[in-house]
Amino acid sequence: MPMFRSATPSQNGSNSNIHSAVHSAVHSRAHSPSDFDTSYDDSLRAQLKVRGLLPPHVESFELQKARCLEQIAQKSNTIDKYTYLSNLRNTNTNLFYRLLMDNMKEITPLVYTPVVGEACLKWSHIYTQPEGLYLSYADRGNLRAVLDNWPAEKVDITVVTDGSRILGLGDLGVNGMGIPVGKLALYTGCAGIHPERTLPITLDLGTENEENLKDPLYLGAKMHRVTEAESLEFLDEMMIALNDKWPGLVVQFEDFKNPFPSLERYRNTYTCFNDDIQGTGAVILSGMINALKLTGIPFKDQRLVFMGAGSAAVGVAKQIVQLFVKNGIPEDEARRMFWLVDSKGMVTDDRGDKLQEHKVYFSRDDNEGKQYKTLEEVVDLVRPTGLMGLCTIGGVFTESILRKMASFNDRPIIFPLSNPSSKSECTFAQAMEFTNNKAIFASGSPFPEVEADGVTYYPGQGNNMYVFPGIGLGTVLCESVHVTQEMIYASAVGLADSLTEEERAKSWLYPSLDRIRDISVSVARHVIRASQAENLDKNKTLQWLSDADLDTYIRTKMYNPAHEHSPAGSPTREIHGFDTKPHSKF
Ligand SMILES: NC(=O)C1=CN([C@@H]2O[C@H](COP(=O)(O)OP(=O)(O)OC[C@H]3O[C@@H](n4cnc5c(N)ncnc54)[C@H](OP(=O)(O)O)[C@@H]3O)[C@@H](O)[C@H]2O)C=CC1
Ligand SMILES: CC(=O)C(=O)O
Ligand SMILES: [Mg+2]
Repeated sequence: MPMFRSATPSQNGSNSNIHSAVHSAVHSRAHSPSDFDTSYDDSLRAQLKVRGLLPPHVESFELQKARCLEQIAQKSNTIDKYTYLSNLRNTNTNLFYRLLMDNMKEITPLVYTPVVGEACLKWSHIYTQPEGLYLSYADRGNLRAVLDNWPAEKVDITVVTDGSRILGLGDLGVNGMGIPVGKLALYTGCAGIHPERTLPITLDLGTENEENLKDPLYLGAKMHRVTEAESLEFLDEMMIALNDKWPGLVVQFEDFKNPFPSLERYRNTYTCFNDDIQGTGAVILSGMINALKLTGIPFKDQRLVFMGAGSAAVGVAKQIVQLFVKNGIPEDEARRMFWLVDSKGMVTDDRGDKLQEHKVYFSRDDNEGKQYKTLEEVVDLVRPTGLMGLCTIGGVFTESILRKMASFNDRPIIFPLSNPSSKSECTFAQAMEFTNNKAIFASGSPFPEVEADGVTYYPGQGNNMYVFPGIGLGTVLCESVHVTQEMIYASAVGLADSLTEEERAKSWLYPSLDRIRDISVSVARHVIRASQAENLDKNKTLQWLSDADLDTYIRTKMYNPAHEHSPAGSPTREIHGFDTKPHSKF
């Protein structure tokens, strides 16, 4: 994200006059925090007038990263690690991304799930500096002017939340800002969207979280949520304002309690998608393509039980229906291979409540008047081949249920996908222990490997972070007018295609996170091709490139902090092929 000049705290915490004089000189109008990178060579230091302000040793990237890793290791709790990394991102953006990209497995859990969940819970208490844009209900009618306060001139992608369903943690109001910030850090780290071209947005439309409402430090408006109609009216204004200021930018909707209305309203008008419905659908579809093969059971004989029938569950189930249909199963048959369970039990036509619209498609009519209240009852009834958890109830895949899954199947599919880790329906260790290590497993948040009988088992991470960065990158590069269902489906194929032979031989469902930049190239290429097939791409030049050349093109457009030897705002920098001017407002 762009840097706000005055926001950098003193590194040593000293209040003495001399130190604050130096601090103000360092952070005066003449410098931006990103000028102070110990890897800058003598000539750059001279050019930036930072000789003497930086310690003398010109460091390699390796040494810089080693220091960061040492400092992170010394911090005893995860929130301190999170705060350290936030400060690093805001003060030395290039170094932060070098660290993230070279240590994906270690750093991602600290800036994304699970630690971002803890950070959101504490957001108003750990807050030190602006990291995104807060659009308040009080500013309705004036949102376009508020956007002008954002210091970057060009934005390619924004992630927007209203904080109403942050991971599985419920309504956190503006404390949800950690999510857009974390998702966009992954856009940069995983897909090379330039950090200055990303915009985290949190809407303050009130909150139903009583703890927040009572907390004097809570940073949002102390009011209950506005109505659904008022919220949509606000979103209408936001979409117009965003597209007026940055025409055609990609809008990713994230962690809305009820995301279906906005998706339906905007998907054919703007360039946007909903990550929880569509991104999750794509990433789990991709893992399922690989998992279903491992079961050895034909598609038509699969029986999938979902614990949870919300946006993510329905998004995932619908994507898998699309897979079955593409493989010759009639849609009506495919839909009936799913059993959804929500807080009231198995979703059926005759349950007695008015089903929310998104559940109707999967509602069962073959329950012969009997209602099944618990997951275990549904598991007994269905004898599923796969169990998916998207219900935010930690531990709901009990020992008994997991043992039953192992008794029904040689290789049961067990996907506890709720985030963060505390909400995961089971752990990897539990899934392996109670299925005699037979589970085909993926979880939303990362779990450690399991050692059993001299064998090391690796968990898959079924998290939309594998696809949304590539979806956004592909959409930006081909300048797609919309993000269609076919583009989302293509992203799943791009991800499934990106496993190496070695990874397949080890029965992995997802490729190694260490290769996420390559994976994002594959996802982006598939997304671009799908956009071209629907004639939605405004950048027609990419149509003439072979797949190999398109991959090369995509790579050249990705921000690579290892190649950035100039500070943010340098007039010589080129971002995604457009010349950028220095950012005078920073
Ligand atoms: N791995 C990944 O990449 C992703 C994971 N997720 C995770 O999925 C979870 C759900 O997200 P989302 O679908 O958007 O949230 P929603 O609020 O839309 O859905 C939650 C669902 O869980 C059900 N539920 C809640 N409590 C219970 C209960 N006690 N018993 C049975 N069902 C229950 C709800 O039932 P009811 O409908 O009756 O209220 C609802 O259907 C979150 O933890 C989120 O972090 C989300 C997106 C991506
Ligand atoms: C991963 C994600 O988007 C979620 O848990 O909501
Ligand atoms: Mg989400």
